[in-house]
Amino acid sequence: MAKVLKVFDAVDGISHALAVEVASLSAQRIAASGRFTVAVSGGSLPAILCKQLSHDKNVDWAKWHLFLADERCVPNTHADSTYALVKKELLDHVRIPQENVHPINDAILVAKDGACSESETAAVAADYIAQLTSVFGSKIEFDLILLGMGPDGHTCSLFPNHPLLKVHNTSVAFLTDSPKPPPARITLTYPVLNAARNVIFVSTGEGKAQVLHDILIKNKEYPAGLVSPQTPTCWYLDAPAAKLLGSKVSS
Ligand SMILES: O=C(O)[C@H](O)[C@@H](O)[C@H](O)[C@H](O)COP(=O)(O)O
Repeated sequence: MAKVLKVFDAVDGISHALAVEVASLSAQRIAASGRFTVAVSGGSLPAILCKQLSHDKNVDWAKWHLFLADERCVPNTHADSTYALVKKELLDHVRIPQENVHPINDAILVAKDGACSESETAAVAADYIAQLTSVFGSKIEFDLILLGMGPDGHTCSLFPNHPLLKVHNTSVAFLTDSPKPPPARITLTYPVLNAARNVIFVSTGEGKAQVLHDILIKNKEYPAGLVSPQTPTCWYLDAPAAKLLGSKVSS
């Protein structure tokens, strides 16, 4: 599947263009289906995504259904929690009904410091599958999944050479050996990522330049490059991340 590249001078340019694109997709899908289903991952993405978008009063936030593309198995108020990050950057500023927002069920966690056992992590994943099913039924098809990528080419919590790359029989998988801390996490799997209507990656900084070159120019196999949704994957990059791609900067 083709990939669309959008390169910006600076991260603020990404925030602006991304807000326009997400608002437009939201309006289209709400007109077509009455709702907008979105999954976001953590890292630098929530701040870049929400800087402009969280001020958009024309978005019909009440129709949004928000999930996490992956999550660290820590309490939802923990400093490492992706939900806490998304709350700070988006949920504290816009009115998405609470029942439409889907953090992990952190009541399952016995350890509150990220030292989560395999059985607790598995139970968090099973609960998240139930949350997805309650919104989608048996066919999980997100309108939009927003992803970041690590310098090793991982996306969500799908890491290079990890057995989860081959998991196709469940929508949400768990791991307790994440190379990026904390070790216990849940993640959407490829069947869900690839069933999405739209996937947008946001990748910034020079540290991502080499892996972006390997994925986008050399077609080398990395977890992020294996995402292949219904429409071409769109990559929002800043100039340092795109420096080995020879791409033009968007205006
Ligand atoms: O738990 C996490 O950290 C993620 O969800 C992860 O997949 C992240 O999106 C990438 O590592 C990119 O992170 P950066 O954008 O911060 O480099």
